[in-house]
Amino acid sequence: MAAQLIREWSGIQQFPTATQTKLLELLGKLKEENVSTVTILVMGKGGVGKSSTVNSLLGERVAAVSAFQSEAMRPIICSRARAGFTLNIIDTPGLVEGGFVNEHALEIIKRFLLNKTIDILLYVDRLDGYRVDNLDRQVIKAITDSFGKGIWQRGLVVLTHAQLSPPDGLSYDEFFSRRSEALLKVVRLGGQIRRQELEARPVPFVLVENSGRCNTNDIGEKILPNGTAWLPELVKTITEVVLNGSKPILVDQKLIEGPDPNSKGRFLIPFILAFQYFLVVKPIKGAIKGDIARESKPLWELRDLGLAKRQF
Ligand SMILES: Nc1nc2c(ncn2[C@@H]2O[C@H](COP(=O)(O)OP(=O)(O)OP(=O)(O)O)[C@@H](O)[C@H]2O)c(=O)[nH]1
Repeated sequence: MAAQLIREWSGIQQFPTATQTKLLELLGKLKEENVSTVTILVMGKGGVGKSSTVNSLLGERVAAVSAFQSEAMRPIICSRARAGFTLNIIDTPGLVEGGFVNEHALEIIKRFLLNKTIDILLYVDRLDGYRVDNLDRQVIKAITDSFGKGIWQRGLVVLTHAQLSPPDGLSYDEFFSRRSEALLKVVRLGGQIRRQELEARPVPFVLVENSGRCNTNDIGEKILPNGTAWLPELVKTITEVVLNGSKPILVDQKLIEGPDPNSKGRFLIPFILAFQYFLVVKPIKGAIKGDIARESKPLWELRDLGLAKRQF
């Protein structure tokens, strides 16, 4: 694998001082826990704001953003270092093509990730989506099938376009709550996660507004309609997921190739053979022996043996 070019994270200086201070505090917290590298995988359907979120997080334009369907099929990795800490972000192509999960794109992503360790999955969607459907579930299932359901213990859902004005007189918080509930249900079903598992370790949701027209507070931080400065909130949630005690996902050859169908159930073979011998072969052998013992010999055989003289 080619050596990864790691540049100084200078984009952080674009953020207001208050945001920089909070981010550096969070990175310090990770270092205290002996975490000096975090690798974030960004996935989702096309056009939901994946690349924009990567750029917002890094404070520089590293991924191409387009209002129209992106032609790029390859993932990109961007690495930045700051105060002894390295942040790797992997932006990926949209996972839906022509109304179906794009298996080809998924294959390319998996091969790109070979031998990399995923600390965080950012599953990106839009806050201003009004419905979730089977396609959402298929996308979540495809991610789960590729990386195992453990990926959701390392997952967080990012909802872009968060500066929305909710329709139908709903409050902002009510709208967010309904949208996140609907998406969480899809994550549970598509990720084959049991309700109790999800309760024990919930998949967090974070709201993001990537637009240059995002409102700011008095100290220049970009804020949501509910007043939250979303960038420190996003990094704080990432930190919490990294430290939640679950295992990061190592993408190795075995994970990429999936389970070998020939080795499925191989450990059962000795048991099946023993079962066949004791419950089928042995009883049949015994029955045959018994039959032979009980069988009366034909006269010609007795005569040949000299035992049948008297009978003739
Ligand atoms: N208003 C607003 N627009 C956004 C936001 N995030 C992304 N966009 C816009 O949505 C469009 C798609 O954004 P991208 O970041 O290219 O989306 P993507 O998911 O990377 O798209 P693909 O690479 O095609 O999969 C662009 O026009 C962005 O400017 C957001 O939070 N608010």
